[in-house]
Amino acid sequence: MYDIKVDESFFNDNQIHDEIPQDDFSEHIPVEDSLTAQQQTLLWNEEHYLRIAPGEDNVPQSLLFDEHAEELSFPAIYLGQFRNFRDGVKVTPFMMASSELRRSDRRAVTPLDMQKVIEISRNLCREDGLNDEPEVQNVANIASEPNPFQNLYNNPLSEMNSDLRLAVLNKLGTIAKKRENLMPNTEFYELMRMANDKQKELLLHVISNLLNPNRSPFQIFFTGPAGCGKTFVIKLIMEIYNRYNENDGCCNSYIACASTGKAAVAIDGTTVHTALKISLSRLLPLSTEVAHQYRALFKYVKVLIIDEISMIGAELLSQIDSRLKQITGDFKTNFGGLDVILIGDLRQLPPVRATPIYKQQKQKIVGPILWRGFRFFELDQVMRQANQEFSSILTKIGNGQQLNDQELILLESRFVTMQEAEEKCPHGIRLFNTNKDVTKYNNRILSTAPNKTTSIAKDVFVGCTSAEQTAFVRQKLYKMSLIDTGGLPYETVFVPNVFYMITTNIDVSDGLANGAVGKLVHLEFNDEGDIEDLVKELIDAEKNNQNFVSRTARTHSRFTGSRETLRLVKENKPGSGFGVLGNVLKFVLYEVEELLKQHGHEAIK
Ligand SMILES: Nc1ncnc2c1ncn2[C@@H]1O[C@H](COP(=O)(O)OP(=O)(O)OP(=O)(O)O)[C@@H](O)[C@H]1O
Repeated sequence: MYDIKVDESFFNDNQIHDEIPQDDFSEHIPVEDSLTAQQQTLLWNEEHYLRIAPGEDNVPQSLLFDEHAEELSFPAIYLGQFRNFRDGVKVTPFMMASSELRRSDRRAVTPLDMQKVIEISRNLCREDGLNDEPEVQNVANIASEPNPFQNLYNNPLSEMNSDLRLAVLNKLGTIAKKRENLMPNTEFYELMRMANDKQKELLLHVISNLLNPNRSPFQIFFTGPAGCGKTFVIKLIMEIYNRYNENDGCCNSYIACASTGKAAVAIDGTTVHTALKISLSRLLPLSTEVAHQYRALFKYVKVLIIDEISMIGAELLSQIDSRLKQITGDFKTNFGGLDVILIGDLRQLPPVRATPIYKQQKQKIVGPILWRGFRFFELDQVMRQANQEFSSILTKIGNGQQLNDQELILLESRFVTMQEAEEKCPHGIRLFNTNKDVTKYNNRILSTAPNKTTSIAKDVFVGCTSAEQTAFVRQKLYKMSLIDTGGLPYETVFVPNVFYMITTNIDVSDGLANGAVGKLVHLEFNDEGDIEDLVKELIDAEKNNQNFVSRTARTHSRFTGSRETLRLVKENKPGSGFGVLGNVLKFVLYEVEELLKQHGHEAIK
């Protein structure tokens, strides 16, 4: 049980740990020889003992009696100057030090707000289970009301049972993925055989855990350089969970998600925020209805798989933990008793404005307890055949290893001038260090375009009571940065046949995620000459799901394009609208409803 290995000697009487005879490790040197050797040193001979410590026998003065002990102990405060006090004045070291501190640093003049200090210290010292911000903790502790339909769910003979379950799950939209058919056995075994040693170790660990009748939830983090087969393993893990887990055949036994929309598309999942309804600012409790929907879904969901973990911060991990606790109702176990598998390469992009996942959160002195519960696996063999040499160079750079001459030559051969880039790769994506440079580049492309359409945001200001107020708000709005306006610029230029990148997640299940690139192929105008619709041809469209098909069908009814052509703008419904704004490399599409929530103003078009 404890993997204790025994051999024959264990059962014999022979003492295998007999004391080692002293002679075995002490050298046999005759006494006379050793004395001669010592006599030959410079420090000692038969007549004379050399004294090498002149201070020997001098007893050092006790700190208590040394009148300059304070100055000597803190040279930075006293700047090497001894202090004299008037006769009769009794000064303790503490009084001296605080007086010096006040003299050198004015902050020390104000008496400390001890209550505040104690409060901060207490917050810092709280245990992890208690140290979430109050609202996160509240969310974790909110147990849902009993589900009125529970009896119906539990009754397997009820005809309504599966319909009802489906209807409830439908409400969760893309989060509840209908279970795909399992792979044929031969294909599954073939893939398992293909896995290399490290991949196999990880996969077998997952399988053995699932098959263990006394299993307890486990958390895994696996990592490795680009091309080491992370996605390959994720796909197999998904299959394993569906295969070896009790399931009603309705939904998958896993929820797959990623930190970004683009990464989510790669594993056919959604973003973490969407999957667990975590808003960007803070964690709000789920409504009773939604909590029930999640519980219906999580009846068979056993694992949460999160890809591109490097971009997820410690705060978000704690929110995920709280949310899962709320959903499963198990508040005592990490992640509500679910398996959690994190995948990513921590040398890649760190989270934006957040603490990396392995560090302790701000305001917390207790370490990253959640993170410490993860078992670590490393896949180190690059399996990707294409560009193997180049990819090994990148891995070496990531590991901080030195490149050899040949690798340096290969790396340097990839450098091109701006001019060469224009010639060889006019539609390649350019990366710049700052937004300012992006805008500059985009403007240069736009200014040379012959047929461009400029679209100006039509802002409607509500709640202003006078013209001055409106003018003031308008001026303020135009000065706001793109971050403050939810990515909506004031002016956008549209040029057909130019490549645009979507910079927000419109529909991750459709591949319309932040980062998807496509060519603008068609613009439609209304009677007032404003852009009403636009059509984009996605470069990396490989989706073939329901949403994509219906969206494409809608597109084709009005515009004949290729199979990958998508109309990006939703129908303009009364009471809502659409926002279409962006620039050449950044293309933003917002629904006004969402904008109104964020900024209290309406920006149409
Ligand atoms: N054991 C294997 N046998 C054969 N091919 C494999 C194996 N593992 C991975 N591959 C192949 O290697 C390529 C790279 O794998 P994969 O995309 O899973 O790597 P990755 O770590 O996710 O890469 P990235 O970090 O760039 O996304 C894929 O074509 C995959 O099919």
